[in-house]
Amino acid sequence: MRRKPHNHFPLNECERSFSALISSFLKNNDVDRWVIAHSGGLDSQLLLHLAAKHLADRELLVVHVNHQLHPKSGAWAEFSQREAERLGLSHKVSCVVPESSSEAHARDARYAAFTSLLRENDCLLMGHHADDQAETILFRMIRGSGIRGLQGMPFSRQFAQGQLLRPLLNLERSELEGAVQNLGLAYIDDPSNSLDHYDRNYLRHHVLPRIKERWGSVTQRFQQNAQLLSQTELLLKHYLQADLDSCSEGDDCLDIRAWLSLPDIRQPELLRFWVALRTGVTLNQKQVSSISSDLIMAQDDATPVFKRKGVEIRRFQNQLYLVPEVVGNMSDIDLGLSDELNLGDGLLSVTGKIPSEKWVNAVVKRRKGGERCRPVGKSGTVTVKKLLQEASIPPWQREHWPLIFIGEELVAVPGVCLCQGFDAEKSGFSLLWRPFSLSDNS
Ligand SMILES: Nc1ncnc2c1ncn2[C@@H]1O[C@H](COP(=O)(O)OP(=O)(O)OP(=O)(O)O)[C@@H](O)[C@H]1O
Repeated sequence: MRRKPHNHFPLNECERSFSALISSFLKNNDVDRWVIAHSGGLDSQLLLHLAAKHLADRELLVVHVNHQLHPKSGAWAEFSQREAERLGLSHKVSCVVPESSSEAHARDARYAAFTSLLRENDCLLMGHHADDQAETILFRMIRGSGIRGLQGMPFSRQFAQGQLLRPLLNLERSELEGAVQNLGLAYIDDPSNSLDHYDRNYLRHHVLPRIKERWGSVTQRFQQNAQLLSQTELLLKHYLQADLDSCSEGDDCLDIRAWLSLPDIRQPELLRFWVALRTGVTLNQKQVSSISSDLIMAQDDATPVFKRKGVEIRRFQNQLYLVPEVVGNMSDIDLGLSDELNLGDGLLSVTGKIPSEKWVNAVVKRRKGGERCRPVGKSGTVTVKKLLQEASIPPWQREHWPLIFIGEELVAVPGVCLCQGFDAEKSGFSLLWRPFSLSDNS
């Protein structure tokens, strides 16, 4: 831990910038509780002290994530706790061990900890500053990022149930250092920050200082670039939305013929835009071309699927569908007397009175294949497969379609038909099955 001597006075500038960002954020957002992400390092120490001063009349919670990766992890958590106590603030330590010691896994673990903690109308404050932003942008350039990635981190965004705000993002690391000196604050110096095999550290120690030597205002230039790119992105979204309107059949369905009639250059962007808009999942170029070749160009009778992060993209009758991955209750359950049964992958709803005593023992089973029945209004028996095909049910829904049995007899295919011999047609009785869509998840 280091303690820096007092010298000049950049604290005022930090305070001004911090309060300006907080005030502008509060113009459009209601915040009940501010959650301060406190590692105990230089940036989050300043963040904590500015928040304690400028948000003194608000509910504040200080959170430290202990990754338990370093022999001093426990001491860092205690330091964070002492700092919060010194300022009279509530404190919480979240212990989460990342999958590995890589920067990316530690960050994922940290964000998962914040996600589980955040409530509606909470705002998570993080101490990222302008040099972090420059490193992020440089790193993304090196990895090959697009228009979104090159804008860097946003000042604020929705996060988990609440919001995330970075009130130090306009300030350079040197200004933060000066302010911390002015306050005479101790802070934790994580030794992993000096390990050059971490890409971010390499950029921080060897690349950014050289760029700054020649172009001192590089962080502001990056901020300008971000603004320009953000305007370009808005414009692009405007046109993509118009393309989507001309190709979409409902929110989760894209017409393949209409999509193919667009100029080549607009097709992949539209796919990316549609999937991101509906699911928040960002597709890379490789994924977009695999959707094009495997799904869009597939034979008519093929049933290809693309899966990512709980979302499936399917193809059926010249349409692309976005659907949630099926995780339903596939075991048998009693139909019972309720109006609605949530089976995990959809809702089974019952209208009208139970037709007769026999129905008290009705059971919901999932389709396995080979089932036959005698639908009301038809002569002879017919396979469930044929009934579902005739009803234009997409193939992936057919697989687990719920069926109603009394004993060994199939008595109804919900949403499709009731069967003869079980009094169902007499009482205005009906059964409907609505598989969940992405909107049910949101
Ligand atoms: N262990 C931690 N506990 C609580 N908050 C933390 C912790 N580590 C980092 N933070 C928060 O994240 C901010 C940025 O820190 P750092 O740049 O190390 O994190 P990062 O999430 O890896 O960011 P980046 O996206 O720049 O890699 C800190 O100012 C602090 O607000």
